[in-house]
Amino acid sequence: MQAEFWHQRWSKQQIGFHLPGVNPLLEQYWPRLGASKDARVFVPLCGKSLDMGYLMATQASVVGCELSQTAVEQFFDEAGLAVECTIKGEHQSYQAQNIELIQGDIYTLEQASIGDCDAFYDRAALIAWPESMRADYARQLASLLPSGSRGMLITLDYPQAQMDGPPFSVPQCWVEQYLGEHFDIELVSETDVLQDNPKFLKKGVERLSETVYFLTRK
Ligand SMILES: C[S@@+](CC[C@H](N)C(=O)[O-])C[C@H]1O[C@@H](n2cnc3c(N)ncnc32)[C@H](O)[C@@H]1O
Repeated sequence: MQAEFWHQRWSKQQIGFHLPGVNPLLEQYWPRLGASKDARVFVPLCGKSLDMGYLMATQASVVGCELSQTAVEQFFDEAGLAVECTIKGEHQSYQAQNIELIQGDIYTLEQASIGDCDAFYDRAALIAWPESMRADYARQLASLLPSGSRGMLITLDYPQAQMDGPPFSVPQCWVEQYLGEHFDIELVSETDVLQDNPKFLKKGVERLSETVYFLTRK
């Protein structure tokens, strides 16, 4: 989606993707990923997700990238964290305790700006892109991560013709074809979540599954 779409979403607070608590899949599967306590975790398209609080508590440091200044400011306000703000090229860096959120476009982010990350967490980032933009995102994500880094990816899969995204459907064959170039892929879980998603039911979507993968950067 274009930047303006997301700026509008944040300015109108139309942020149905934002969960009121930590994603249960993160709590369930992250410990199995095997990230060491010292790990620095990259969270692309982080929004103001509370999952970052979980990662701050379990890992050494967290670095997120988010387009919307509103999202970044709300994250720190709502967490009650006093923040320091500095300029990093065309991005702004907001830092508090062991978290840094880099506000700006992920496509112009350089690896040096996020530092060496040992782990990453993608929830509602890959699936935020329509298919035409998704391979570019996969390439950019890969360019930001060192070989050997391990990540957890959560996707949705549903008949795309039955509903417009975002979130977009990302079937397992897409993950294997496009992410497989850059990452070793392990399918961790696949769950039928249609009955838990009234928005999809209302649109007449007949099938919806949520899939967790572990990725290892080649
Ligand atoms: C579907 S939301 C997911 C947010 C978060 N991962 C979560 O689980 O709540 C996608 C986020 O990506 C951000 N975004 C969109 N395009 C971006 C870009 N080019 N660079 C950085 N962030 C972007 C949006 O502002 C939005 O907050």
